[in-house]
Amino acid sequence: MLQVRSLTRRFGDKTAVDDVTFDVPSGKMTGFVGANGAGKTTTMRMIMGVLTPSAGEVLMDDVPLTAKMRSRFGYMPEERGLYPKQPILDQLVYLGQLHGMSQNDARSSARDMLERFALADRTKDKLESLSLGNQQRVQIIASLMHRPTALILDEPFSGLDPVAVDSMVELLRDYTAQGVPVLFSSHQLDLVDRLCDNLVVLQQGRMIASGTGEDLRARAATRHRIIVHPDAGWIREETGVRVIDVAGPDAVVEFEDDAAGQRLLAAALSRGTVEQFSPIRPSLSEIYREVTA
Ligand SMILES: Nc1ncnc2c1ncn2[C@@H]1O[C@H](COP(=O)(O)OP(=O)(O)OP(=O)(O)O)[C@@H](O)[C@H]1O
Repeated sequence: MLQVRSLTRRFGDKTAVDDVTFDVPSGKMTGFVGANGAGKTTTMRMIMGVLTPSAGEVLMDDVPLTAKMRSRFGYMPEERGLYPKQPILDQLVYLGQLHGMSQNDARSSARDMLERFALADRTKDKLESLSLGNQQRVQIIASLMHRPTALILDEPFSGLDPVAVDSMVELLRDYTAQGVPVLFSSHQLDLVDRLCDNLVVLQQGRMIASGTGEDLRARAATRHRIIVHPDAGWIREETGVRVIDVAGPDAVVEFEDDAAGQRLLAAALSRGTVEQFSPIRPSLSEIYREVTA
């Protein structure tokens, strides 16, 4: 397990990351979300030792990270740092060797992953001759090919088409199945919701929520949908009920407490036919808006 402990980073007067603590459990995917400028990239740079923290530390299974441990991590930085004028396979082999692989291992791993990302016929091409999305695929391969012990990925899905997103998802699932801790940032909340066991939400440098999607859902106000015939307009007058929307027989509401919900149900049954009375599972985007409001 990767453990981020009280990480803080100041730039002059500005505190970009403020006393942030969370875990990235082994074998699980952790999604790192927050608005532009919330501090995700700065946190990831400190995890990777690219930036020195003003305070705090990062550990792996209770051992403070060393440069050697970090060299076995897979890191996809925000600034994609490959060589535009070098042939793709050559630079992947070179990068694999920098991570301690033999030339043969690096070549076979790079070929294998180029195949997975449908780039097997481009091995001799210069990186700059690829589309931006395909360059992103090569960047992914560069971060993953040395069979890393942890993955720290800054916006790995940005710029990928749906097929490449699927290949990336499959790869990340392979890594987590092998027990690797995976942390990735993304603004694509539906994707984060679908993939992640765990979520960390930053706002203006501070961690404002963490836990599983279900933990966050439990914190969010539960809405109910009620469909009552012939019409649901009377619900507006009920006490303890906040009406989000009413259209004909269909209403979306929040209750002050459970008793208000029971009262509304009884009233609905006495007034007509109740077709539906059920909690609504909020999307991660809705929860995100609520916790960051
Ligand atoms: N080298 C730096 N010098 C000064 N300020 C910095 C530096 N790096 C980051 N910051 C500031 O720290 C804050 C956090 O930035 P960071 O890039 O970590 O956010 P982010 O959550 O990754 O945003 P995005 O989603 O836009 O990538 C921002 O206000 C940014 O301007």
